[in-house]
Amino acid sequence: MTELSLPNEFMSSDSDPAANDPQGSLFSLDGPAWETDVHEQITVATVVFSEMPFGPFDYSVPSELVDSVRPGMRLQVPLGKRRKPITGWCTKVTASTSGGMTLKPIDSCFDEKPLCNANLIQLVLWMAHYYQAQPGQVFDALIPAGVRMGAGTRATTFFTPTQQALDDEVVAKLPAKQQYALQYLIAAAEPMTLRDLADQAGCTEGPIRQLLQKELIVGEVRRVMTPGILPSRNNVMTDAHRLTKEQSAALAEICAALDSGKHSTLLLHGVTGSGKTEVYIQAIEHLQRFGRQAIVLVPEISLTPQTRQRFQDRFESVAVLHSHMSPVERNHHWQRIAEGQVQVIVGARSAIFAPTPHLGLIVIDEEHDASFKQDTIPRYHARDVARYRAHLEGIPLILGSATPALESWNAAKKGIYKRIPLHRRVGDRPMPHVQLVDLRLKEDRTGGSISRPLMQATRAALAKGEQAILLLNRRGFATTIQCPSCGHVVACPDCEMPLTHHRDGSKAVCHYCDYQIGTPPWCPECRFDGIRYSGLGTQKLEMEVKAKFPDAVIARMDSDTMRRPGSHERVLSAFRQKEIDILLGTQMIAKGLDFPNVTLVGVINADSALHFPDFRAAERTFQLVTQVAGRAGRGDAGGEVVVQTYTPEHPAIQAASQHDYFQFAEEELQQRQKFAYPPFGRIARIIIRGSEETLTEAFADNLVSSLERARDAQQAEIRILGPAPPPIAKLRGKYRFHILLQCPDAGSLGNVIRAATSEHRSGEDIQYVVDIDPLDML
Ligand SMILES: Nc1ncnc2c1ncn2[C@@H]1O[C@H](COP(=O)(O)OP(=O)(O)OP(=O)(O)O)[C@@H](O)[C@H]1O
Ligand SMILES: [Zn+2]
Repeated sequence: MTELSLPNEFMSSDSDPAANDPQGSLFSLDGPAWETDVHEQITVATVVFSEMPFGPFDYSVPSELVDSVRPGMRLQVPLGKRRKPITGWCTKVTASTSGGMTLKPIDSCFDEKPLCNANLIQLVLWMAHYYQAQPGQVFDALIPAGVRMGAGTRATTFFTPTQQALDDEVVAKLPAKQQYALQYLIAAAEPMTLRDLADQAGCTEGPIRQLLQKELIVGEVRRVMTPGILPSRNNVMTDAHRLTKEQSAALAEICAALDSGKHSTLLLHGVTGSGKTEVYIQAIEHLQRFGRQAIVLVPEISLTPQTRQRFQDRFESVAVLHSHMSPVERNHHWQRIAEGQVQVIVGARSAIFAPTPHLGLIVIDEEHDASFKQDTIPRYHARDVARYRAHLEGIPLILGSATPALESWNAAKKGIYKRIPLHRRVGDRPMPHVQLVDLRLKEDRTGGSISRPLMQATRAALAKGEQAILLLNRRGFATTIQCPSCGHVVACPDCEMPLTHHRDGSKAVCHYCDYQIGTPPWCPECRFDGIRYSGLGTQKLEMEVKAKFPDAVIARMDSDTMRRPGSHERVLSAFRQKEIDILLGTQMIAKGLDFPNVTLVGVINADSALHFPDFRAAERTFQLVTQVAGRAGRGDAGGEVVVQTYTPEHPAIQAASQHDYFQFAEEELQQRQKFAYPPFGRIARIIIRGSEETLTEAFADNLVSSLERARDAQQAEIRILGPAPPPIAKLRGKYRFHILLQCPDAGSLGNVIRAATSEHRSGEDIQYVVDIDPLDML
């Protein structure tokens, strides 16, 4: 990857979140400055908020709170003229001189303990800077709502003896029951609830209330967990596999990295079915001898019930974090993790923020997966966040994939990551044979979307009692203009991006640079009359498959049929039990599944992702075809893959059909270099949306002018494209425009955007968002 801007460079003065803020307005004006001693020592807490105004603002810490206020906890502070108390996150506590000004004092601590340790606070500040979000917003993303609300906890008062209670004379004068209760509490040497103290001292609550009235004891309110939701421990364990030679060598390298006590990034590049999960598991077993925890990130967890089961089968205490968890469950898991009671945390991208006290390893499985990028503020990529966290903690990060992202591949080539290969499948099983079916050839057509060769292969598999997976990758809409006769896709001469139909249907537009032509009536390549939108849905496919294979049991998996929690698990477990013959669906069936009885995989249209207006289209296609093909032949019965395509000669499809990652990566890197796309430079995208088309576009134009000014002022080497309408030009009634920025280095890109956006505010009519390292170009 082009290097992540690492620690110190982001804390330079221009970017210190605290440095350039209008602190003046925060100092209270009452109390004339000349009355305070300029050299008075005070404790200052810096606080940020998750809503406007975001801060950071400084507050003084009153002496009675000096011992309790710590960075990473929430504080109640006065804000604004009316001094309405509001809750903010404390980012640092410093000793300072008042400098003659009077800071407003904080009201109270909202939390008893910090919710973030020093490393996580540092991570928040880095994310806020790098992804151009507010630190308060990042804190809110880091600490789950269930934890912030204390979901599933109860406010309970705990009592402790006061100073007076230590005076023997006073105690001697108390009535017997009060005396006994008080002595009991002193002897207990820990705070007790009213109920517990009464029970254990064998009295009613009356005498204790008397003690409280006489100020011999004091109460303090704390939140405690309501019992009963803790998951049971796992007792049925399965044994380790005996590692293959390659797996052993990989494990040895990882263990060396773990033992080094230093940060490093390891790219575990293993073909599909090479047993990467077993390597992660044994690496974590090694780590546990030192009492440390591991975080394992997997793509959307509900899609990978198998992976999570493998961890649960091997470790006693695994926390599985997924999106269908209630706030109460989430909070319970979080608290257990924070107390160090969890060995392994398995979860989707936000699990990277798990508050492990002794983190020893981070693993990202299927590291190329796009779900690791968050598409709301803060728009972070879990891989980059993981790298920064691993760097802060001084621990290894393992990225695992059969099809690494080109960013990771390039970083390995440059020696920034250490590549560990697994060339062979477990048990020396061969990679499945891939047959390419050219959809342009008439003789293979059947009048539907399943070609003759795919039909024959499916029949043969079903006849042997084997199972099939059919992949139809289609996103929500079809806008690419493709010739059904020759497969030609109409593209932009300047960007080489496929043109897409404009919303009124008469124009074809480049969504990178706004190049426009009238929609061509015939194919510019072969003159075929009747060029059309591509488009075919999983629902339509299901009907066709049912008609062609009336005796087969068919299940469909796509975002429409998988709305309810648990639906993935149900379908996948039925598939495992062989109750389903054909599983068809979108890319969600391509991920990490391990079904030995699947001998056939069919890809209905490998081109659908290829002609997306996105420079990563070829990479996505290669990954998708390779990954779904990798589901075939994982058992002893072998495997066959049929890939239908209009462009069998395309390098991405050629390479995928030969399981040749290297060929693909090398050719694609040359393409990327030619246009300075990542990993040879950084990109950022600014999306502007508004209800008035012309006003929104004007706003976007102004933003571009500011960007150009900032670029020139900073003499940065940045290419600014747009504004242009993105493929989704209108969303929820709002018009959308986007600006793309390309730059060789992340630092100047960030600085120029920061400078330019400081001149523009999102308002009620028009909003904009900055997306650093975007994966989504829609
Ligand atoms: N050393 C081993 N001996 C026997 N079986 C093994 C061994 N290691 C792993 N396996 C089994 O091989 C299968 C494939 O492993 P796994 O799913 O981890 O592969 P993978 O590399 O993650 O593949 P993919 O990238 O396709 O998800 C699993 O069923 C696993 O239990
Ligand atoms: Zn263009």
